[in-house]
Amino acid sequence: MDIVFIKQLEVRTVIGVFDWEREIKQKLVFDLQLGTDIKKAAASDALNDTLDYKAISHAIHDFVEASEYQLVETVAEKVAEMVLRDFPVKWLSIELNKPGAVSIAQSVGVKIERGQRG
Ligand SMILES: Nc1nc2c(c(=O)[nH]1)N=C([C@H](O)[C@@H](O)CO)CN2
Repeated sequence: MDIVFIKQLEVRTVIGVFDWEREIKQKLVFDLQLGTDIKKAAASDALNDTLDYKAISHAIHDFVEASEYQLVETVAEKVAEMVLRDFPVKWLSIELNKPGAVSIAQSVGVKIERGQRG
C-alpha cells in the first residue's frame, strides 16, 4: 500500500474537559498517513487519479475548527470517520497532538489506525 501523508496540520478549536477550556480555542496538530494506490496517478500525472492532500487538509481543518468535542479521542475518531467516508482512502493513521496541554510534557494526544490495510 502506498501512503499520501499530511504533517503538522494545525487547527485552533474548542477542545477539552475543563470549564476554562470551553471558553477558549486551543491548538491541535495532526499527522496523517492515508493509504492508497498511487500507480494510476503516477502513470496519468493527473490529480483526479490520486488523493488530493490539499482538499483533505482543508476538509479536516474546517471540520475540526467547527467542532467542540471534549476529548482528543473523539476528535481523532470523528476525523477518521469523515476522511474514510468522503475520500477514497482505504486505511489511515492519525496522530493527534495537543501541545501544551500538560505543562511538564512537550505534547500529549492519541494515535489511531482505521480502515482496511492491504
Ligand atoms: N486521554 C485523554 N486525557 C485527557 C484529555 C483527553 O482529551 N484525553 N483531556 C484532558 C484535558 O482536557 C487537558 O487536555 C487539559 O490540560 C485531560 N486528560
